[in-house]
Amino acid sequence: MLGRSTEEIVGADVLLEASVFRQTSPDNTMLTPQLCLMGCVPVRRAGQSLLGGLILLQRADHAYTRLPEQVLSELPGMISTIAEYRADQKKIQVAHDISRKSHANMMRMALAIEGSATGIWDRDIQSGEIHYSPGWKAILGYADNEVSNRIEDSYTRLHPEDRAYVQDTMQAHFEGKTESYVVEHRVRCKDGSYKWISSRGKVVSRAEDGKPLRMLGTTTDITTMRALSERLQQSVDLVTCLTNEVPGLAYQYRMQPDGKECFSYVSEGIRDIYELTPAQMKECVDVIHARIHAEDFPAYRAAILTSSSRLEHLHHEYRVNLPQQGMRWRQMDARPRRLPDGETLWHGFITDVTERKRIEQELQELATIDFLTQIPNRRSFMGRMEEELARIQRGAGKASAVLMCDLDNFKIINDTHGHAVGDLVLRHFAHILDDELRKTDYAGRVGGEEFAVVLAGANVSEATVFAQRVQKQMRETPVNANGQIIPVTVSIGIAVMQASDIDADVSLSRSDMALYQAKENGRNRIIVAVDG
Ligand SMILES: Nc1nc2c(ncn2[C@@H]2O[C@H](COP(=O)(O)OP(=O)(O)OP(=O)(O)O)[C@@H](O)[C@H]2O)c(=O)[nH]1
Repeated sequence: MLGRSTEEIVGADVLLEASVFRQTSPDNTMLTPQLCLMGCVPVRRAGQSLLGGLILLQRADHAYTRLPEQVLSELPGMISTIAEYRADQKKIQVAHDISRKSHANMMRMALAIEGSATGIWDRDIQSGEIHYSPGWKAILGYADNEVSNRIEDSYTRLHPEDRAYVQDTMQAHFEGKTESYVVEHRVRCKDGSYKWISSRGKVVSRAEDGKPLRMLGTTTDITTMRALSERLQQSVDLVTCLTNEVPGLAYQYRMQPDGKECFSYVSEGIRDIYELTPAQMKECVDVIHARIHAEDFPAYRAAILTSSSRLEHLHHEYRVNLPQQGMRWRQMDARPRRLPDGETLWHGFITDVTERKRIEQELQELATIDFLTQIPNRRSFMGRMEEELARIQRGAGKASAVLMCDLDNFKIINDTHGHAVGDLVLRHFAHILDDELRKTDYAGRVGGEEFAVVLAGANVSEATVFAQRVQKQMRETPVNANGQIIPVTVSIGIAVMQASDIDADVSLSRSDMALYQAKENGRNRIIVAVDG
C-alpha cells in the first residue's frame, strides 16, 4: 500500500466521514516524521452503511512488516461487530433510562389520577390480560389481590343491559372507527350492588397491520354524579309536567337593552294559546305579534315596555286572532327582573280568558242594557248624559239636544191587547229610535213607556226634525200584532243641555216638562222647552 494516496487506500467516502484523514496529505502516506500509514480500510455495519475506517499506523523508524491480506480483510468485520454491539448496549441503556423515567412518570400520574377517585387499567389486547390499579379495584370495593386480570372476567361484572353497548363501543375503537373509547355504564361491585362508571381509553399501540395491541384507560366512579343528574332531571321533568299540565302558557321572556326580545322558555300551552309550536315561538317574537289583534297591539306593546322600564308586574288583557279558534281573549301576567347586563327577564303565564270576558260582557249588558228593548237602561243612559254634560261644561264642542218621548195612552193598549202586545209596541218604538240615531247620538229607556234621546251637538230645530221623523215612522209603520194593526202615537218634549246645568237630571227634567206640556196639549205633539 505504500506509495498509494490516502484517498486511494481508504476510499473517498471514508475520507469524507473520518476527519482524521483530513489532517493528512492525500498524496503522502507519511503522517508525521515518526508515523506512517500502514493501511486503511472502511468499516461497515451489517446493513452496509459506513461506520468508519480502520487505520493501521506504524512508527516510521520501524521495520516495515506487511500484514497478511486475510487479517486486513477480517479486521473491519470484527471491529464492526464490536462497534455495533456497543452501540446496541448503549441503546438498551437509553431505553432502560427512558422506561424507568416513564414508569416513574406513570406512577406519579396514577397517584394523581387515583387521588381523584379514578382508577387506571392497562389491557394487552392480544393476550386478553388486563391490569387494574389499586384505585380501580377500590372503586368496586375489592382489595388489590381480589380481581382477576382476565378480560373475560371483567365482562361478567358489566350490567347485563350495558354489556352489548360496552363491547360494541370497544370493538369500534379497536377497528379504528373512533378516536377514543368513551362509555358510561353500570358495573357490579364486590358486594353485588352496581355503580355507574365513566370509562375512557385509547389504543396506544398497534401492529403494522393495524391490529390493536395495547390499550390504556381510566375509570371514574360517577354514581353520585348520575344520581344528582337524575334528581335534577326529575326536577326538570316535574317543572315541565306542571307547566305543561296547567291550563295556559308558562313562559320566560327576555328583552335586551337594545330592544331585542325572545321567549327563552315556553310550555306546551303555546299550542292552544297561540296555535304555535314551542320551536316556532323561540325562533322569533314576530310570529306572536302577527297573532295579536291589530287594535290591541299598541296597548300590548305599551304594557310590556312599561313593565320593563318601571319593573312593574305585567298584567294585560288582549285579543288574538287564531287560525283555528278565531278571535279569543288572552290574559298575560308576569313578574319582571333586571339582570346585571341590563336585560329584563319575565317569568309569567298567559291564560285563555275568553269565557270570562263573555260573561263579563253579558253582566255588563245586563247592568246597562234594558232587557226588553235592548237599548241602554236609565242608569246607563244617565251615565252617558253625565259624560256629555261634562264635555259641554269643558267647552269641548256644541251643546246637545235632549228629547223625552212618551207613548200616548199606553195603558189602553195594554188593557185592550194584553201586556205582551204592549211589550211588542215598546220594542217597536225602541227599534225606530235606534234606526234614527247617528253614531254620536244615544237613546235609553228611562221609564215604563218613557224613552230619552241625546242628539250630540244638535240644536232645537235639528232636534225637532228628528222628533218629527220618529213620529212619522210610528205613524207609517204601526205594530202588527197577529194581523191586527195597532196605531200608537208619541209625545215628545225637547230641551237643550246647558253648561250651567248642575247635572244630567236637570237637563232631562227640562225636556220632561216640555213633554208634560205636549201631553197637556192633547198628545202626539212636539214641544220645545221655553228656555231651550
Ligand atoms: N206591556 C208593558 N207595559 C208596561 C211596562 N212598563 C209599564 N207599563 C205600563 O204602561 C202604562 C203606563 O200608563 P200611564 O202612566 O197611565 O200612561 P198612559 O196610559 O200612556 O197615558 P199617557 O202617558 O198620559 O198618555 C201602565 O199601564 C204600565 O203598566 C212594560 O214593560 N210592558
